[in-house]
Amino acid sequence: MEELREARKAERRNVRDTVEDKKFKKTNRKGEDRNYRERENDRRARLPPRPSAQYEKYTSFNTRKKTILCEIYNLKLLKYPANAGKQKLPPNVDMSKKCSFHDTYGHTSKDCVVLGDQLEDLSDKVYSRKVDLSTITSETRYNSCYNPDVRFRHFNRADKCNLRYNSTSILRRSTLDKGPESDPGGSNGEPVFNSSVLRNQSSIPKAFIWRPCHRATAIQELDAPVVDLDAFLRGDEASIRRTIERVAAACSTHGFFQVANHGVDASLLKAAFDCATEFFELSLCQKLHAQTKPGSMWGYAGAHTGRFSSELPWKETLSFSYHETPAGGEDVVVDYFMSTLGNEFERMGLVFQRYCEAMKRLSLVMMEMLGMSLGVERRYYREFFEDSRSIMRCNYYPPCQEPELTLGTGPHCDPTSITILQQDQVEGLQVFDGGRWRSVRPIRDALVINIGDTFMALSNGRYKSCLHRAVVNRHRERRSLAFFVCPRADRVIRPPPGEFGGTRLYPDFTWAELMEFTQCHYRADMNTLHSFTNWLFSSSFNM
Ligand SMILES: C=C1C[C@]23C[C@H]1CC[C@H]2[C@]1(C)CCC[C@@](C)(C(=O)O)[C@H]1[C@@H]3C(=O)O
Ligand SMILES: O=C(O)CCC(=O)C(=O)O
Ligand SMILES: [Fe+2]
Repeated sequence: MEELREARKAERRNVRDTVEDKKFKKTNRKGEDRNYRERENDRRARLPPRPSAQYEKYTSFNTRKKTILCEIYNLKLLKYPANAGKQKLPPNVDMSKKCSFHDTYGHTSKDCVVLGDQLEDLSDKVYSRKVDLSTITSETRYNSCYNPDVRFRHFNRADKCNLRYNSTSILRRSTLDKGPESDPGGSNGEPVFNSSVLRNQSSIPKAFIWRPCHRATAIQELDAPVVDLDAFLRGDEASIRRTIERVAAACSTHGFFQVANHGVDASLLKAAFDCATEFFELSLCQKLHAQTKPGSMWGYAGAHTGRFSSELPWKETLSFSYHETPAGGEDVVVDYFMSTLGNEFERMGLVFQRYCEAMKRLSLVMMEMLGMSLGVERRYYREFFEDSRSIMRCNYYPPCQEPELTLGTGPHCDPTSITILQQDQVEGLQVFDGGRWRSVRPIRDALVINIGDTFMALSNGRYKSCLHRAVVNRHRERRSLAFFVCPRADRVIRPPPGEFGGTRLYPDFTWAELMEFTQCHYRADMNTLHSFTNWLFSSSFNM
């Protein structure tokens, strides 16, 4: 608004300088003054009426207006100005301010009153379900985003405005659906996922119902390699080569394999699982002491009700960060548990500390194996992740009485590098392979390894980020422990030097940028890396 005023003022000043002032200087100042003011009022009356904001209060979106505009560009949900991009710019207009809606300069998209009003109207329609964006795009998404070829679109073909609309990525921070049963005294005013109540409810709240294209369907079992790591580490050349070929084949298609005899002590695996069970069995009030704060990933979350308001995942999670500290330094996981939950949780913290240390050691062995399978120097990726800072996440999936309508974790690729996942003996994990969802049969004491977006970029798309999800069931709760390996935040993600896989598929980026994108601008799904690439593109394009 301010910018429009400035632009108009600059225009008026300019008009006066070029025409009025010259005449004005030659004649008697007083007489002309009055005429000049009359003429100026006439001129103003002829200007199109300045848009005035329609609403007192505006929703604060969790996504920039420019990004929203880009995402819904093809959906014809807004009334774009007929003369977009054709207005004659007044001289001295502020070219540092670009409005993507009017496609002009002088004010920003953020300050654009017309865009703000239209997005406010649209947001009301979406939340009152007058407009269901997901149906508009679900088919497109389903057909294209599950099609591996389209999913791994070449970076240099990325079309800035061709972002698939992710109907849950544009959310109002302040207003979340408050269901009576899901808010028994929630904290921060956000609804609370009370699993002890909801697990027995015959019909689940609407916010947990996922669009039909994502719902659990009958599936076959995934055929993925189970690598005997012990044999690999002690193996002869021939058996090592055979193992590497199997890993390479799996990572080049669905990005998933399992490891047995991985060297992580079975009693530690069990102790970590028991601690996760102990935590999720705490009272809701106790768990809420560790509730994630807005904008942070760390802590307890119930169905992510603090972040999303539709297609909520049917799960509780506990997430914390892990990184090594110099010898004798603090045990970051122990500190986290004691500072967040109290000294009585020191033992739980110690178990998870040891568990994360073991996962870190295993992750470096995995990086060596992946390096070898990609034909790079064995230590290449290992050194890249030596100082990794990873994310530990405990998942708890309560039983659900309408499991066919919801998902424990929606279809997604982990934005991280690789994931080391320990699951219990309850089936639920599914991987998308060969055009359909396939179940992963749990293998006792084995660990799941899946490729994430960041490693896909590190391999220039040669290894595929695993598209997976978790389904729930009526009778049995399910648990999993996911260790998400991430490089140090400022390391630049790019393929190894040289002609690695031909044309670059993704731009350079840092894990900090991708992490921020998934936590502040976009709900991680099966298109995260593609959308992130476009987002990088559009923000650099409109600098
Ligand atoms: C960087 C991350 C974001 C998520 C946790 C890690 C790796 C997996 C991501 C996630 C699980 C993908 C599905 C959606 C998500 C919101 C979830 O269901 O938890 C994602 C995690 C997150 O953003 O918290
Ligand atoms: O629980 C599972 O099996 C999968 C969880 C998952 O994919 C995740 O947390 O990223
Ligand atoms: Fe995942």
